[in-house]
Amino acid sequence: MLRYLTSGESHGQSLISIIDGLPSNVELNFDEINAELKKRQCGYGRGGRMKIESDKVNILGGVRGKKTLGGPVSIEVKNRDYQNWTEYMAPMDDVDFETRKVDNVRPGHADLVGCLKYDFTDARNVLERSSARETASRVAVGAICKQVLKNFDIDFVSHVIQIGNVKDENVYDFDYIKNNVDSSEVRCANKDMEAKMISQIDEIKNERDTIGGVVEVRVKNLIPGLGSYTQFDRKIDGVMAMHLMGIQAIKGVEFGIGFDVAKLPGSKVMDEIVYNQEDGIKRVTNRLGGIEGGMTTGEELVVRCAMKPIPTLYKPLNSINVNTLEKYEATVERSDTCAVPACSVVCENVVAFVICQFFLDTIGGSSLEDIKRNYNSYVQRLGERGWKK
Ligand SMILES: Cc1cc2nc3c(=O)[nH]c(=O)nc-3n(C[C@H](O)[C@H](O)[C@H](O)COP(=O)(O)O)c2cc1C
Ligand SMILES: C=C(O[C@@H]1CC(C(=O)O)=C[C@@H](OP(=O)(O)O)[C@H]1O)C(=O)O
Repeated sequence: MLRYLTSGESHGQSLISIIDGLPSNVELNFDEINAELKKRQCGYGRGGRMKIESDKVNILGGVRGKKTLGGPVSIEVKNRDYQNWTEYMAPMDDVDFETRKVDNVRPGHADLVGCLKYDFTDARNVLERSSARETASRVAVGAICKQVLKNFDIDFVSHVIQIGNVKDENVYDFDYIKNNVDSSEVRCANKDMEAKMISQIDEIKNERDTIGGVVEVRVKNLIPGLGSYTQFDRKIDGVMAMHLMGIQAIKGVEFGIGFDVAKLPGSKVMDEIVYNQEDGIKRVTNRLGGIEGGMTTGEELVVRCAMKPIPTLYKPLNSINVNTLEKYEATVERSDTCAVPACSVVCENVVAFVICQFFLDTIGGSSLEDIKRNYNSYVQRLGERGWKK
């Protein structure tokens, strides 16, 4: 089964990920992978750190001549900021633990509970790993998965549909989002809404506060049957929600019309099924977001994630010093005001990993050629049952 782990601290030397279970002979386009990393770094509302970093992958193992070898692929993304932190972060030398010690713990971040759980007096030991810097690794992993899936025309897009109270209610088709989102500073497909979202971020920044939002990820050219109804942990929506909820600051995940299913009658929730010879089996609507019974239906997969506001506020909230327990008003070195646009790129690539995991599991094969053969035979069999690609 395709799996990965990440390692590394926000201000350490590098972020490392190991992805295991990729097929052999997949040609990797590193420009495309690095372009994903760059997208994650952009977006209106980001803080000073992104001016320092220029994320790129450095492959340490599992690839030869740009092609995967079928073994674990190890990926490094360097932290440029490490050079400013060597005396505090060096793993194999003495470090200065006392200066720049963090004991003013921020509400909403992992600082306080991390210190209690791991018995630290310095919340830096917590925040270095809890930081969303780690999402660069997850984007690198997802971008490699996309390279596998593009051999089967499976394509991904993400966009921001809400910042605070500013909500983009327009309905777009996949290609429209794809053509417009990358030129938007907030990764919103609509220019009027983009302007409103930017004003919302400016307003909140002036108030020294932070803001969250909602992102949507769409996947097209899927086949029916990724995931399974046969066991709870084989349901693709369940597994995907787990991976998405594992992204820093994600507090909600919904598929299709999401929580609205609770207030509508069944006739306005289920997607009616039709068949004609030209298009094969189709759904009239896609309210359930392309998933039934824990399996992809073959329609577009639609998943949305709610991101909470950034916990580090320039207008600090009441908190305590974790060591003296005295009241403390947290000070801020630097932080993002809004990272929802960046988060849309993270969610998109996390979704790509999960789709790739289920795709490889369903189709099977160790080399790309074998997988292509198995894929064609699966699609042919579905064709005999009335489903058309
Ligand atoms: C792309 C991205 C950037 C983030 N930037 C910051 C930041 O600059 N400052 C901050 O305090 N939290 C930031 N966060 C959120 C925290 O990492 C997150 O709230 C924290 O790890 C606690 O986890 P939880 O919110 O899931 O409970 C960011 C999250 C993401 C996804
Ligand atoms: C470094 C990234 O995001 C960081 C996520 C983050 C946090 O607490 O989650 C805090 C900030 O880090 P720093 O304290 O170094 O400014 C963000 O910049 C990144 O996205 O690459």
